[in-house]
Amino acid sequence: MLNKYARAFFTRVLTPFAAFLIRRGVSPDTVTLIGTAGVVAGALVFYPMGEFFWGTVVITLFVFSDLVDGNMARQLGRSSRWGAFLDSTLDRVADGAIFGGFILWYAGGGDDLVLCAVSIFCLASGQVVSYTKARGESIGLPVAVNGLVERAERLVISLVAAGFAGLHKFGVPGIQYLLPIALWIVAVGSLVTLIQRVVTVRRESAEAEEADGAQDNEGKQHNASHGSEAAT
Ligand SMILES: CCCCCCCC/C=C\CCCCCCCC(=O)OC[C@H](COP(=O)(O)O[C@@H]1[C@H](O)[C@H](OP(=O)(O)O)[C@@H](O)[C@H](O)[C@H]1O)OC(=O)CCCCCCC/C=C\CCCCCCCC
Ligand SMILES: Nc1ccn([C@@H]2O[C@H](COP(=O)(O)O)[C@@H](O)[C@H]2O)c(=O)n1
Ligand SMILES: [Mg+2]
Ligand SMILES: [Mg+2]
Repeated sequence: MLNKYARAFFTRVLTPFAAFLIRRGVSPDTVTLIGTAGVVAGALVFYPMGEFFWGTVVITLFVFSDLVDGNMARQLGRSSRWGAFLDSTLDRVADGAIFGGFILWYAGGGDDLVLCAVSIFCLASGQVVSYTKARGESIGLPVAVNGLVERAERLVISLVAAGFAGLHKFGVPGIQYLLPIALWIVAVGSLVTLIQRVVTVRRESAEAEEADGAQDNEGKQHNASHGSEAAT
């Protein structure tokens, strides 16, 4: 949903910055790499210490690079297969670090086995949700569904909640419960999304097999009729 509705807005807002980086001779790949490094550092340095506010501030500074790199590639007319591969692969690394940061916190100082397990589920299910699309497309299916909770939703829900939950350390009472609530929402939403995508791939692959079968039959009939013409 966010990918559909918010992307156009962010493209407009970030285009001047992307153009500025291009003028400074920065490449889209550099932005992809530095952005990912920033997200990973923010998540793995601050979250395991329970510093959710500062971790989210650092991550937010870098996470928008994922929208800037593609914007730069398009402005340069240099959108490439390599760029698409690098972008998607490093998205998985960034997501791994964010949810890995929550896991480390709940396994350590946060001391909550249930939330640790929920965070592990968020990490694994998010990666599998993305994989369903990549694998479905690699076997020639359209995978014409995005689902309830895509990557943008996973990030926005988790990061907004973590940022606000971090204000507990500044004395705001009760606000720390936002993060557990968000993690449960992301976990359930990812499960629903996974089911939506698997059902779609199942239907699309059945339709594709049926179309292949019909084509084979047509080919056999064509060969048979040409064969009988040749025999007469
Ligand atoms: C006092 C309070 C303290 C608060 C501290 C600060 C809080 C700041 C909070 C949040 C900021 C969150 C920002 C999150 C921005 C996410 C941007 C982003 O990277 O989106 C990526 C997404 C997908 O990009 P790709 O096409 O490159 O990725 C594809 C995707 O990963 C596919 O995965 P799948 O979906 O299938 O699981 C892969 O299949 C594919 O391989 C891969 O290529 O980009 C978008 O979707 C574009 C839309 C972005 C929309 C961002 C909306 C941000 C909205 C609000 C943030 C601000 C809220 C601030 C509130 C704070 C209040 C004080
Ligand atoms: N280093 C890069 C990064 C991205 N691309 C291209 O942009 C597409 C992704 O766009 P986003 O707005 O989601 O970043 C990607 O599929 C590539 O075509 C690139 O070429 N080089
Ligand atoms: Mg990108
Ligand atoms: Mg990306």
